[in-house]
Parts: sequence; structure tokens; C-alpha cells
Amino acid sequence: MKITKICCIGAGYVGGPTMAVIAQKCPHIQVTVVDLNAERIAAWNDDNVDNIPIYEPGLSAVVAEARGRNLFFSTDVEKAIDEAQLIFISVNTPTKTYGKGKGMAADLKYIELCARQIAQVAKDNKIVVEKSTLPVRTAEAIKNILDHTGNGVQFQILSNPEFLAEGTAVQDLLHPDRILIGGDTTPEGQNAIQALVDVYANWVPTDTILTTNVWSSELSKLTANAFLAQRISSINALSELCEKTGADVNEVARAIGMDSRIGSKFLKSSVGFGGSCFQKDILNLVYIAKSYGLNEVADYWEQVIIMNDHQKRRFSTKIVQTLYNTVASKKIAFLGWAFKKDTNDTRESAAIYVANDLINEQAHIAVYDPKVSSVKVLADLDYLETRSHDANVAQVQSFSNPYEACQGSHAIAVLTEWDEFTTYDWLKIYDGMQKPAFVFDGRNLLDRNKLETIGFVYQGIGA
Ligand SMILES: NC(=O)C1=CN([C@@H]2O[C@H](COP(=O)(O)OP(=O)(O)OC[C@H]3O[C@@H](n4cnc5c(N)ncnc54)[C@H](O)[C@@H]3O)[C@@H](O)[C@H]2O)C=CC1
Ligand SMILES: O=C(O)[C@H]1O[C@H](OP(=O)(O)OP(=O)(O)OC[C@H]2O[C@@H](n3ccc(=O)[nH]c3=O)[C@H](O)[C@@H]2O)[C@H](O)[C@@H](O)[C@@H]1O
Repeated sequence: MKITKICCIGAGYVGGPTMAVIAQKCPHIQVTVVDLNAERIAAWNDDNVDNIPIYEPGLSAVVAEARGRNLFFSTDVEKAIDEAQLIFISVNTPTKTYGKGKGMAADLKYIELCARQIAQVAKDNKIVVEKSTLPVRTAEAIKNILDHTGNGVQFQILSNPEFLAEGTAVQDLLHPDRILIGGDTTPEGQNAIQALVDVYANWVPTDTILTTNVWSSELSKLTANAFLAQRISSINALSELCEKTGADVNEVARAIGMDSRIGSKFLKSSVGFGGSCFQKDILNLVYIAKSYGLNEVADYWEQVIIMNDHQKRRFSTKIVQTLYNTVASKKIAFLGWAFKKDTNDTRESAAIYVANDLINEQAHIAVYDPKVSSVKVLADLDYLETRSHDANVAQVQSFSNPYEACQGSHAIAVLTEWDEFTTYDWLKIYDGMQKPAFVFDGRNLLDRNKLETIGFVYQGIGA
């Protein structure tokens, strides 16, 4: 089957960029991205392409090229489903906040709603593609809903997890390490796989397009995220030991990373990993393992999260202890709020938890992040429900100028590794601060020697 019309349900961090790149690379395919969130769709359609709802380097240019040509953003979910031959489901799959599996399992209510809507609307055969990250065997549930509530048409379910990282989404989509497509081993399943392979083959070398059965594909996505996060928790665990022994975690990471069996990537010690997926996907893996009675497997992976929570808490504790065991009424400047550089996404950012701990100690937090608004900072803190909105407003202020954020502060905490932080006039910042002037570098980003020469008391992670 030759695909000429694609629909994607969910215009978020995955659906938006992924479909924009498919549309750019496949001008012969009409791609319609739909979402229930009218505000988000309006932002994707904004005349000024710089106002699209997601900040990603290079994304606005891709959208500008394809939008209106063969890339469309709409709230008309039913029309897009009806017209498409192939439907990506790219909705959110957060951790459940209620009922059985609360705090661990993936909440699949948005996925189920999509399946029911597709079943209701579809009047001809469709290929339904799981783009969202899903627990292994979810395709079975989707198939069940489609077959039992549909109009007698045939559905093929494929798993095609996304491996892009935020901040580098466009590059990752243009040059993926691999594309993974799982499908049924039946002839119909194989035809559906081939149809999706043909879409990607417009720009991805075919030897990097991997096809598997559905269950391997679903589980590979959770496994990839678990392995990546596990490397960060492993090096972060060692960072604490480095601080006690005089070893330097950056040197240790370099030394082990040169072993080609270990590799150098994802060994950067930090204040702890954030982002919408690592924690959620590992908790999901732990839940699945437990549900099969595999307690040792579950405990093994849960330790990655326990270590990450410890690393965030350790950072805020260090700040309090170093500032003479009290930060009450002291101004602490936060450089960065996003969970990593080059994104405006703050979901599960370490900054939120560190700020929360320090506010509990009655510190005043002054935030500067080049891409995160003051509204978002407050919303993130309010979401924790630790204290009232008014109490957060009283303790936290956002600045659009980093020098103003740092002015009069007792300490600076670097929470995100934005490149621009290294280019600041640090002497000017030092002159405006209370003395001793402390820097807690949660990303080992700044030049320790330079800062110490200026007069700062500098503390990094694991050194
Ligand atoms: N954020 C990332 O970098 C990555 C995320 N993923 C996975 O991709 C999935 C989506 O993640 P994000 O794009 O970050 O989420 P997101 O929250 O940014 O976007 C999801 C969108 O789906 C929409 N939606 C929910 N239910 C809907 C429905 N029934 N009909 C129409 N629209 C609906 C929401 O309004 C929202 O705009 C998740 O499963 C996630 O684990 C996978 C790889 C990378
Ligand atoms: O499923 C997902 O959502 C995605 O999750 C991650 O991507 P992302 O969370 O966007 O960004 P990462 O670059 O993985 O960073 C995650 C967190 O780990 C931190 N990190 C990363 C690398 C490192 O060495 N040290 C470290 O602390 C980052 O600062 C960030 O807070 C994976 O890298 C993607 O492959 C995956 O598709």
C-alpha cells in the first residue's frame, strides 16, 4: 500500500516535530496533526512561525517549509482520522495518579480514547501506529477495542516508538540511529510494516530501519530509556564517592568512557536527570516486572529512580549546609529551569525539586532561564502542592536578565547547562553578590579555576 495521507493524534513534543520532519521529507504525503488542545493547535498555526508551542533548534524552519503545503495542524480529529490511511497515536502516557498502579503504571486513558475514536470514525481499513511510549502488550488492548467497537473494517497495529531527545529533536529525526517498527508476523502485518518502512525510507537509510514483532518493539523503547537513565544514576552514584575521596567524577567518566565497551555518552554527572520520560518509563517497567512477580527485576530498575531522587536532594542539602546551615531569607539565584539545554520543557526538571527543598527552608529563589516563563516556573511549583500559590509567589521571582537575577544573591545554583551561562561577565556577577559568593554548579558547566580566581567559592558535582 502506498501511503498518501497520514494523521497524527497529539501535537506535542513528539507528534509536532516528528510529523513536521515526515512532511518536509515526503512532500507527496499529506500530514495532518490533530489535538484536542485548541490553544496548542492555534500556536502551531501562528502566522509567526517563531511562536510555535515548542522550542527546538531548527524546528521553526522545518515547519515554515512544510506548513500549508502538506503539513496541517487542526482540531478536527474525526476528519483527519477519516481521511488518513495511516494514523499515528502520539498522545501523552503519564504515570497514573489514581487507582491501581498509582505512581507507577502508565495511564493509558488517552490511548484508549484515541482507539475508541478511531474505531468509531473509520470507514475503511487503517494502519494504526503506536508512537507514544507504551507498556509491552498495549497493542493487544488497542486491537481489542478497535475490533470490538469498529465498523467491521480491518486494522493493523504497529509499534513505532520514538527515540528523539528534546533539544536535538530535529537532528535526531533527520539522522536517527535507527527506526524501529514492530508488527504482526501475518502477511497483512508485514504489508503494514512495509508501508511504514516506505515512508521512512524517503530519508532514512534502509539498513537502519529495524523491523521486529510488536512486543519486542514496545519493550525496546522502555529498555532504551531505562539503560540511558541507568548510566546517569550510575555516574551520579559515583559522584558522591568522588566528593568523599578526592577523585574527580569528570576524570573518572573520561577514563571509563574511553573503553569502547563502555562508551563516552551519557556519563555526565549532574544534579539528576529530568524530563517527561525517564522516570515515567522506568516506573512503568518496574510496575510491569512486579505484575509478573519479577521482584528482583523490579527492585534492580527502581534503584535508578531512588538514586536520582537522592542526587537532587543531595544538591539542595549541600547548598543549605554550605550556607552555614540556613538559607532563610537568603536570595539564591537559579541559572536554568528547563530539564536540559535547548528546550523550553520543564517536566520533572531537577530545578523544581531543588527549589521546593530550598523554599521549605525559607530561601528566596530568583530564576533566570532563557526559554522558560515565570508563569511556567510557578505552575511547576504549584503542581507539587507543597504550599499555596500565594506562598510560592512570595518566595520565587523570575527575571529576564541573568545579571539582575544574581544581583544581591548569596549563592548561584546552575540547574541547566545552557551554553550562554559560560559567556557571562562573571566578575560583574561576583561584584554584585553577597560575600562569600557561592556557586553550586549542578552541571559542572562553568570554569572552576576562573571562578575561584575571581573569588567565588565554587562547588561542582563529584569533584
Ligand atoms: N517528549 C519526548 O521527548 C518524547 C516522548 N515520547 C513519548 O511520546 C508520547 C507523547 O509525548 P509528548 O509529545 O512529550 O506529550 P505532550 O504532552 O507534549 O503531547 C501530547 C498531546 O496529546 C494531546 N492529546 C491527548 N489526548 C488526546 C486525544 N484523545 N485526542 C487528541 N489529542 C490528544 C494532548 O492535548 C497533548 O497536546 C508519550 O508517550 C511519551 O512517552 C517518546 C519519545 C520522546
Ligand atoms: O523517551 C523520551 O522521552 C526520550 O528520553 C530521552 O530524551 P530527553 O529526556 O529528551 O533528553 P536526554 O538528553 O536523554 O536527557 C534527559 C535528562 O538526563 C540528563 N542527562 C543526560 C545525559 C547525561 O550524561 N547526564 C545527564 O544528567 C539531562 O540533563 C536531562 O535532564 C532519551 O535520550 C530519548 O532517546 C528518548 O526518546
